[in-house]
Amino acid sequence: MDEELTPLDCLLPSGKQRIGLIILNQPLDKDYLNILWSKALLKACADGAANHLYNVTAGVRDSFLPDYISGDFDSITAEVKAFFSDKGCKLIETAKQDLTDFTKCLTIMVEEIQRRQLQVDAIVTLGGLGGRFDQTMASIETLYHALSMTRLPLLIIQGTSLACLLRPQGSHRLGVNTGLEGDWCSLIPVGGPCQTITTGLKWNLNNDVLQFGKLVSTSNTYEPVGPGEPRKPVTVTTDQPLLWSMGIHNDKE
Ligand SMILES: Cc1ncc(C[n+]2csc(CCOP(=O)(O)OP(=O)(O)O)c2C)c(N)n1
Ligand SMILES: O=c1ccn([C@@H]2O[C@H](COP(=O)(O)O)[C@@H](O)[C@H]2O)c(=O)[nH]1
Repeated sequence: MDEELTPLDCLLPSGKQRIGLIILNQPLDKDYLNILWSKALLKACADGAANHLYNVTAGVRDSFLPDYISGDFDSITAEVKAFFSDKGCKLIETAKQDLTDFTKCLTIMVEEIQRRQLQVDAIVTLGGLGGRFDQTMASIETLYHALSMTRLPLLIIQGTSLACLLRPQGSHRLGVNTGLEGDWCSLIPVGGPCQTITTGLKWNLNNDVLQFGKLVSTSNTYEPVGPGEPRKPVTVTTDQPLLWSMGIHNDKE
């Protein structure tokens, strides 16, 4: 099956996507938060993410109440826990220490979307690509869990980067013409070799095998177009899950 996705539609104030929003324990960009919150049909914080949400929404906290906060609760402060609990947010303790708070939070979100039959187009995660290196790698690993949990795309956004995992079946058509795209994009075969065909990139792959230690498509960019012409979509076909990441144009960084 072919998949169509404009990854940065979710950050466009005019974008049409409806989303599930997961906030992770990383510094929160207020502009991203405002836009994503307005599009979210379901909102969640993973553990210490609630501290960031509480801090950046001082003065307007009642407009930023997540549906639930989940995790092993080793990072959320007592004050923040009490605040959100008093406001009626669900606190779901997920104590198991074999999966990250992100993966557990995602599991709950997928179940809730199904239970409430919410018409969401994607699940977007704010945070997850900065801070601790092991947590960043764990975020990428969560993308692999997501493939078997849901057909919805899972997008991870932090600062000037977005990451998502492309499924092996069919061809992906990625819209890259929102005006928010930064200069770079990449295809990284994290889980193992990926036989890949692309169009729309400056350095395309023509049934080449991407593999660590052989060829990894970092520092790629989009096929140049003439002045005033729209950028063509990027198409990707891969025989194994393949990590797509792209730059986000962000004036503040
Ligand atoms: C083989 C193996 N290595 C490591 C762990 C430890 N472990 C993996 S996920 C996890 C929970 C992490 O929770 P999270 O809140 O996401 O991260 P934290 O900030 O607590 O490090 C733990 C303790 C394990 N269970 N099994
Ligand atoms: O440096 C970091 C720390 C955490 N995360 C993500 O946030 C959740 C929740 O973190 P807690 O430390 O349990 O509050 C964690 O599962 C990671 O996904 C991160 O990305 N970078």
